[in-house]
Amino acid sequence: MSIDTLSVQGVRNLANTQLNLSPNVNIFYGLNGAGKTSLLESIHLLSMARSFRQARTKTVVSHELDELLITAKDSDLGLLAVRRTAKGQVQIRQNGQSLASLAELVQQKPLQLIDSSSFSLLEGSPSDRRQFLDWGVFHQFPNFHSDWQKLQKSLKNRNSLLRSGKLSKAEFEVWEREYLSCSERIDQARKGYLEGFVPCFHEVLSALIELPELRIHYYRGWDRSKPLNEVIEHQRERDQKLGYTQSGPQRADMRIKTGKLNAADVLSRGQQKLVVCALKIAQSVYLQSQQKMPTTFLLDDLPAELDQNHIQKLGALMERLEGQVFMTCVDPKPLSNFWNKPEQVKMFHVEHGAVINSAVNGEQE
Ligand SMILES: Nc1ncnc2c1ncn2[C@@H]1O[C@H](COP(=O)(O)OP(=O)(O)OP(=O)(O)O)[C@@H](O)[C@H]1O
Repeated sequence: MSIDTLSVQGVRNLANTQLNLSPNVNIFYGLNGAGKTSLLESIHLLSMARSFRQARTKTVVSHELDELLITAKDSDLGLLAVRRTAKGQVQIRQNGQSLASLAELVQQKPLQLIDSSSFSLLEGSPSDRRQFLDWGVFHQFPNFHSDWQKLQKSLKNRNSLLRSGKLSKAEFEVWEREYLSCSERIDQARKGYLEGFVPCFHEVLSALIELPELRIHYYRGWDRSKPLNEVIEHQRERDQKLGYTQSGPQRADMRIKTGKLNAADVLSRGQQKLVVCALKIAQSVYLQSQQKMPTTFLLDDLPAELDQNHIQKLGALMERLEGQVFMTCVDPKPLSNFWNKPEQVKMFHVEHGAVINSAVNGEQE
């Protein structure tokens, strides 16, 4: 599954652009502000119908236009199109048909992004790590998405009944029962996923860097030794005072530690980047092994914070991935010479919002 051709209109500073892509590795290089990240953003929009620069999603549409349109020919999925107006309306089409939900699109086209915000996997809040974990669980277990939606609904209702102070016992019990059964299923799915994922992660990590003490610890969101019904029963009075449910899968975490310390507190910036890359690559390798589903990879400014040796190791892993890879860099030299199959690597020179040159294996097209 790969994007053969990509057409971008109305995205930030990019001129109307049409690209013939490599099914393997694609590199966008050029000076700061040239439009490289905007190309990654376009591919992200195509797969997720939203930008990864979330705070600025509304500003993706070019200042001079009212809407953007990204279309692509995908080797498996056919013609994909995402239209987004400056006011935020989104239309997603596959082979001319509107898609019913975003989950449908995301399910078909798994995507991983590595950019400067990905460090939040190590140093950010548990919700960043839950989001990462649930990416894998979502793709592996078909019922996970609906369980997650049911959990959100039952939790919202439980919390609002707690806050209202007028607890109708019967109503409260209905939502609490639903909350408990969804929680159990979500925890089981996450545990099941991690059992397969963690060994895969250690394998990928060791291909990148030696960090023998690094471990992933799963916290399910409540006391490991007690069932959730006992825990929330015990906490009900305090939940009522606080107005929300203190324990459950919405509080889960996937802590990443070196010995007893948080990895973010001891590892260098470059080491952290390698751990983040290993986590994301391992998710794709694992998904490929379980579901035979390749992942599209977006890497913004790959060489930043890495030495040449580690850039090469990372490049070698990227090259072996089944999915299509898109990366950006300012200087293409560190990414020029080490590929095992250079004919599968395509370089695009971006300047002032336009791709001015593209080349395969050093030869101009
Ligand atoms: N809505 C918009 N309309 C027009 N231009 C925009 C819009 N939003 C941002 N820009 C401009 O688009 C340019 C492209 O930015 P982009 O982040 O893609 O660059 P980049 O090549 O990735 O740079 P860097 O190497 O600094 O990360 C910037 O100069 C920015 O000012």
